Amino acid sequence: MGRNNKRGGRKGNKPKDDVYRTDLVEKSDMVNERFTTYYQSQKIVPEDEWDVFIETLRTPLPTVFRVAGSRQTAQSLNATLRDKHVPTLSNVVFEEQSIPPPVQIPWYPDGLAWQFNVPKKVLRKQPEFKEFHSFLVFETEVGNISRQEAVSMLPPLFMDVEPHHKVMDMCAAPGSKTAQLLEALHAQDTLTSTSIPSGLVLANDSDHKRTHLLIHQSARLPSPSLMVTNLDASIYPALKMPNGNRMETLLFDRILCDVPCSGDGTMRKNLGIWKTWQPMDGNGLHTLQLRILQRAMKLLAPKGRIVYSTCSLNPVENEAVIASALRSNPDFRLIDVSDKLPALQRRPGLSTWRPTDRSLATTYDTYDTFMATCADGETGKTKMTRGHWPPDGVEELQLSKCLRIYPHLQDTGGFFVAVLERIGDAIEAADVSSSSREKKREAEEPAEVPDSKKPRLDEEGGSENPTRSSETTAGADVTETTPKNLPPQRAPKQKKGEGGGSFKENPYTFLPPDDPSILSCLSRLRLTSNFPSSNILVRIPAPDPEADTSGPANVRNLYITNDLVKVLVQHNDYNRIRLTCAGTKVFTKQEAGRGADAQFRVLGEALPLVLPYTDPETIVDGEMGVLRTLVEKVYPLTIALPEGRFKEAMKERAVGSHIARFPRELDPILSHDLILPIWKSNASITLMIDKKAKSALSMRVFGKDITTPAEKREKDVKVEDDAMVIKVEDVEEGVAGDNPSGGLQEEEAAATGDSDTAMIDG
Ligand SMILES: C[S@@+](CC[C@H](N)C(=O)[O-])C[C@H]1O[C@@H](n2cnc3c(N)ncnc32)[C@H](O)[C@@H]1O
Repeated sequence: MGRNNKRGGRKGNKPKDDVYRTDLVEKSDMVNERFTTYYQSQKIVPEDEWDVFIETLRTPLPTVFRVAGSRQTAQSLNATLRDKHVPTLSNVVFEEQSIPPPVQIPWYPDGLAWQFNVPKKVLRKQPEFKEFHSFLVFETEVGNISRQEAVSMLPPLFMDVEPHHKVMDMCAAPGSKTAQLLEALHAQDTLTSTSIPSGLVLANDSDHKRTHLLIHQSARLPSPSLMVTNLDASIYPALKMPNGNRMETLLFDRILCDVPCSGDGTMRKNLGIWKTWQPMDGNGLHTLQLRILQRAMKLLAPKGRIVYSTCSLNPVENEAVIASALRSNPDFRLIDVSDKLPALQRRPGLSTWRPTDRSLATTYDTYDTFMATCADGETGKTKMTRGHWPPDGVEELQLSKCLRIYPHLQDTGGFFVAVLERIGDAIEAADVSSSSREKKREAEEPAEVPDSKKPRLDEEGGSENPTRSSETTAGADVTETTPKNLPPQRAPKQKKGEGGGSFKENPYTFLPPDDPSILSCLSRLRLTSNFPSSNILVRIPAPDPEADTSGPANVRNLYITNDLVKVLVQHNDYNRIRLTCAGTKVFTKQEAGRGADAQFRVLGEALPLVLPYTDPETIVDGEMGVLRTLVEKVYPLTIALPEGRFKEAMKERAVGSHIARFPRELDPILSHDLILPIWKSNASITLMIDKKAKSALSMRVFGKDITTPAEKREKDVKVEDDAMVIKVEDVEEGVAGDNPSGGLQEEEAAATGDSDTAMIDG
């Protein structure tokens, strides 16, 4: 992969279901003498293990997925897997071969991670696996399942995130670990009494397009505690927070540094690395990795914890970075995590290693012996620093507390994790912002990423996770203008050369709690008075001073944040921190059809946030027959719904957004009621979830996909034209709608659609 900033993947377009791409590559191609020479000399595994190590690297990686999302949904889905799918897949024979069912990964908490090793043709042709595959695809589409390499799930598990923690994910895109961090932050939520966590997950990535992928990935667990920024992590600016009447620097309790790396631990799926691997891949990344970790150290609160990780096996990218960082920051030490995840097989970090250069002619004991071999003028080109080598007194650093994960131990990719904690001077850390040292540093630091400092991006736009695709992302035709009476947050002018380049996000403006848009949501959706109305923000263009803004406010999307995110947004220039997302979208404006005003509806995936503030009386109970009709038809006419209490109740309801509840008895595996957003128009009632979410719901409740196929949907629309007042696109609008730069282009746009995830616990 060379000096990639990303792991895995392929050029920009939507990843295919490529579990078994490796079938297409001959084993004989999986050789690289440089790799063998280098790693044998590093003694990363004992000599008698080398053969099994390299042989495992040459075999395809099993397919691994994690049951994601909120705790209740995850547990219910996990039960479906365990009690329904696994028994069905247990005695499968294909072409006279017995095919093993999926198994739980032994070390993953609560058995939520699974793996299986089944050739693609089995998934495509064998009926039981075919059905299982559809289940996985649909649940992945709606974000309840995340396909992620097993080892990539590790770093968040060592972070011990709690709901009040301020967490930073420094190199976060495409966001599989951010999703885990958000799940941990929300771990105490139950969907009937959501306590919005008071903490924060600040996810950052220097690649703007990839921050939008990240926002999309995170949408599976819509969080008012999320912020996303687009900066070079190695020069991440201090964020300001008021404390009484003075400003302080925000310090984080937990920081994840999942840094860009050479990625040679992913060779089992990124087969190109076999061809290109050479030691300079890692050598060239060491300095950036170290700078990112050192920046994290500066931003960490006393007693805080940093997890540093790579999917590289190279000590230069791993132990050498940790050693240099510890040497430069005596306030830090490695934590012994040997008692954590006891079923995880691991090897200790190395205390000796011998870097080499492009020639690979020899490895060098020390920096000085290496430098002695360089001709004058060559030294600058080597990119080698003293920090590439083990420092004097390396034993004191106890690098053996780092974790090395090798592919042959538990049939995974290769990975490295180090867990560090700050033990030092609390006062110095807490006061860092007011010290002249910090002020000086801030003055010296550019606020944004200068182009010259931007990390190298390789051609491939791949991700560890498959991107979810969604259908049309067009939004309802409602134009946004500046709301009345708002102090507009003006986009500060970008100074030339500050690297603002493509950063064209709309400002973030909090509405006053008595703004008409909010009052309309409260009254139409009958929300209780304790709804956090003062934490609602809008993303609207900065007003044009020439334009007449005296017209009525016309806001399309309302976002909700928690108190901490609100304070940070209000006290930090969004342009300086290149803020791409704050909080989560919760209401969106919907055209209401003939003669009626547009009004807000709650987004399906945001329902868990709104439910605790919803008067239970306003939720309409439905029967199985009703759910079937709503799932089957695109625009079912109200008069055509099965007779019963749902139909009677809905006749009385006003046109607009409502919430329906379908009882858990509908499916013996469901551990909770289904609560779903619906929209009543003049003549029809629509389930406000997108096609893929509907299909996933259908598979789960009815055992098959009974939704109207795309070709037939057109026809249905024509037949029911009169009744139709909302468009399919209204249900499936994209999250990039607030970004004047359009968010993502072409192929990425497909990955930004609101999933409107429908599976809500009641
Ligand atoms: C290994 S990937 C991160 C994977 C991610 N943590 C996940 O689990 O989905 C490394 C990421 O670092 C980003 N990156 C590279 N250089 C960076 C820098 N200087 N600052 C911040 N992010 C950087 C890349 O764009 C890439 O998305």
